[in-house]
Amino acid sequence: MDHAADSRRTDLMTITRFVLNEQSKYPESRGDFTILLNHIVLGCKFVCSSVNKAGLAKLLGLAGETNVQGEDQKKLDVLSNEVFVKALTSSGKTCILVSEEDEEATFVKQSQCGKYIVVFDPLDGSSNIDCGVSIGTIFGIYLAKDKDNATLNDVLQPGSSMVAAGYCMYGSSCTLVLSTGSGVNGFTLDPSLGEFILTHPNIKIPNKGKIYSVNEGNAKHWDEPTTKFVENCKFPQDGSSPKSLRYIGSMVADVHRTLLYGGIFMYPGDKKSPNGKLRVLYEVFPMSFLMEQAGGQAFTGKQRALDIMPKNIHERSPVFLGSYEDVEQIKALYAASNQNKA
Ligand SMILES: O=P(O)(O)OC[C@H]1O[C@](O)(COP(=O)(O)O)[C@@H](O)[C@@H]1O
Ligand SMILES: [Mg+2]
Ligand SMILES: [Mg+2]
Repeated sequence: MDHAADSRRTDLMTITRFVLNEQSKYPESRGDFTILLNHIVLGCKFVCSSVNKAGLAKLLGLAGETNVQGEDQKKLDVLSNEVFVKALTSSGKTCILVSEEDEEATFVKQSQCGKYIVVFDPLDGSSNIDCGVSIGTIFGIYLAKDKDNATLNDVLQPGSSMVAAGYCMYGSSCTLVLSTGSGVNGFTLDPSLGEFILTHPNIKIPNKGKIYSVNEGNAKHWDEPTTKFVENCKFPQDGSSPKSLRYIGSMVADVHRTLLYGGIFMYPGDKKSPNGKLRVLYEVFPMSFLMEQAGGQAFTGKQRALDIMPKNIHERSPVFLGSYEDVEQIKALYAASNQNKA
């Protein structure tokens, strides 16, 4: 055993220690958020282990049901949902849960009820499960005004009201990215310790990037600003180098790359689906929260993404998010197109 390397490891910043340090900045805090986060981390570890052995444990393929969006549920979608619902209710710190996989919000029974509301996509990128490509879990956290009388109105709030957001990516390593509203930090699961270790402190997205990420198979339905933007990525008007295209088809993985390397990820609205595909509460909001916290932007084509006032829990919205300068460009194209229409 390399004892020198081992002793260096004793100073590793685990996610629990990190959150406890954050908590100590708020003397009135009673550790509820730390407990909630520990349960989310437990859920992520469980799903990570299931994803790793999915082919061996017969967890690939369809579960035989469709979810509220009319999509076929994969076995891992169902399992991950069960894991997170159990982990979150048993934390004793949640009052309402909203999951992509459940038509209705879950109201936690009084005896287990706490002050946090968690919105989540238990398994994002389902179409990539069976071929072993990176997938993930996305979550956002709100605080209820009065936990004993929390209603859907506490959930149907703009993303800017979230107190924390994050995702866990089950990829070549298992990476958890978290923001509690003061920057963004990334933690990698060390399988030998079973702990998430701070590996990406204070993530800042580059101001401008060299990558654009979009499902170009939808191009024939796009509106003019999206079409012009992508055209300019390939044939830049200012003589700069064209951008590279990267599209995995798992929002978690596409956003993670965008956060670290810069550039833009988009799922626009189009003539076929004016609201795009991604869900406001548990896809658009958490990722937009992280982007802004990292110094980037998130825009819907009409407004700042975090300012959307959702009317129902499974609502969808177009989204363009990433490096500040890249999102500025798409905003300018929408502004010009609106001016031409006026
Ligand atoms: O296949 P498309 O239309 O490009 O959509 C890809 C998008 O759909 C999603 O897979 C939807 O998420 P779910 O798998 O949670 O339904 C996103 O992760 C991804 O960005
Ligand atoms: Mg998803
Ligand atoms: Mg999903």
